[in-house]
Amino acid sequence: MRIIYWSIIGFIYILQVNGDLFTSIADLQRLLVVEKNIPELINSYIATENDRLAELKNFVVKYKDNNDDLHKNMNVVTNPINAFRMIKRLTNAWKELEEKMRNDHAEEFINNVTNSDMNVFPKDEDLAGAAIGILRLQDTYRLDTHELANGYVRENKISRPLSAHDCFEIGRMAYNVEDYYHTLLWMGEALERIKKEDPATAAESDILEYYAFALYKQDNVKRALLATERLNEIHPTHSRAKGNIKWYEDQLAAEGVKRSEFRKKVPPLSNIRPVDNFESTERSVYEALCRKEIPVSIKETSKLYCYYKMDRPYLRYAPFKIEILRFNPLAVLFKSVISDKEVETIQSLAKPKLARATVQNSETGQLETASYRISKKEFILSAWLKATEDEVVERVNRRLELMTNLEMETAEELQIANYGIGGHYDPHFDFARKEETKAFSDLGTGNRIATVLFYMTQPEMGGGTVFTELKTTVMPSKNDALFWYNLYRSGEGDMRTRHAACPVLLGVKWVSNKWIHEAGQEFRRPCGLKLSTYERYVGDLGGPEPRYNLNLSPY
Ligand SMILES: O=C(O)CCC(=O)C(=O)O
Ligand SMILES: [Fe+2]
Repeated sequence: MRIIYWSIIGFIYILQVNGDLFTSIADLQRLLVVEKNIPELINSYIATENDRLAELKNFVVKYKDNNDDLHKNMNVVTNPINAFRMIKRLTNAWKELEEKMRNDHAEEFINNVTNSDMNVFPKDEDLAGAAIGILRLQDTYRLDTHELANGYVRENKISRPLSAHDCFEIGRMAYNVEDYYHTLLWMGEALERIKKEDPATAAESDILEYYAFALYKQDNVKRALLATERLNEIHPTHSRAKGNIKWYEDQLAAEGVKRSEFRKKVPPLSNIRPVDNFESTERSVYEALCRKEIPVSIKETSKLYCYYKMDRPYLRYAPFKIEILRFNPLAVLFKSVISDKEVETIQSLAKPKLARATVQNSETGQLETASYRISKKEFILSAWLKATEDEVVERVNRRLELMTNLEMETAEELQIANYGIGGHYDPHFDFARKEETKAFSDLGTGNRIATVLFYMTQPEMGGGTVFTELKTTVMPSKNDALFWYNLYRSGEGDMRTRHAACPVLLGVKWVSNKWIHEAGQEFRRPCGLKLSTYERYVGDLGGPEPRYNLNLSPY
């Protein structure tokens, strides 16, 4: 049963090579329904096949009965009637048989499964993507391989334990992108797991081959030698084991190790994550912020406060609730600014348009080797929504004007993003730097003066928005929107706004972005020549701070 199941899935993968890659949780949820029906479909396939085989059996019995007399001696075919009977049998009857044998129902059955939801079936690249997503989560959130393989994420049981074969597959995906650090972790785990499995889900020799090479690549030559010897022991005819043993011995000899010590004084396992100068890099700050490990200054946070934004006539009746998250540069959270119903509408408008933001090479369509270590933005699907598409989009745009006091005429359309397994966006600026002269030239509306980021869901774990220079972490909270200015009053890009989206660890992350441009803001956010001019609150034009005064008028 299991073999049929997997071979069918394998078959389906082959049929789907030209489809678009997917990472969306929505697709996975739809796929769950398809997968649930697979056992039933296989059963009905088996029943039809059983009928066909029973017919074949019948055919054999009849065939034998009819022709028994012909097989008694060799001379029967000298008789013209018998010669005719035999020739007839080998033409007509054989044809019938051939047809019955060929007419299996596999094709029909497979079409039944795949056509039910053709474009959402995962492919090999998706499996690679899911495995690589796990590796990223593991790095960012410092998850222990063994705990993860047992189905635990930080004391929460999130799934059944993985099999040795599951671990082997994750290790193999790491190996394929030359990531020997993770290969070693996951192949090591696979080796541990087969000891406890009966029957084992993966062959020790298969695991050892990858394990030994990763050991070598991570500077554990003696261990690589021992692992390969173990491989040779359980698989004496292995085509590469003997050659590799010699090769590792030569390596050790070249390092000046005495032959008598090749297998002795084995140093502890070394497995260092290969990120150049990790501690001094932005990546280490990014990851620490994602883990919320960077302490916040109480002195600074004690100055923060919440207020009602009421500086427009309409807002006297329905003020916005604002939480100031940071001063200079200002960052605020608009609380409960988008309703569940609006979120639902926006999601359903975006779903059919969601396309992968990156990952796929636009020329080859292939998943790029090692892309997860070099790509900035991954496992994110995004779509743009025009105001004319739905009343809700139009309404949100109008609300944005009241929220920010900025001109929306020159803003970009609403961008919707859905983060898949391990979905993240590395540190970046939303505005175009001086050297990126062409970035928004088509729009003709200047640079991105400000960003509004609506949180449409609240992931259970991970998925924060982090500012790597300012060291602020904002955890997505459903129905709220984060707002900040990207440019100084002078129009100069504010490098302090560098930010990133942390990988989603558990749950679903949907956001909407609104990028507001410079054109049309001349009176709404007038120029200031000094870098020291900064907003104390949203739409600050010099009026009293809403900490002690009602935020009634901009003047
Ligand atoms: O999703 C987030 O938290 C941030 C997204 C972001 O920075 C962007 O899309 O430019
Ligand atoms: Fe951004």
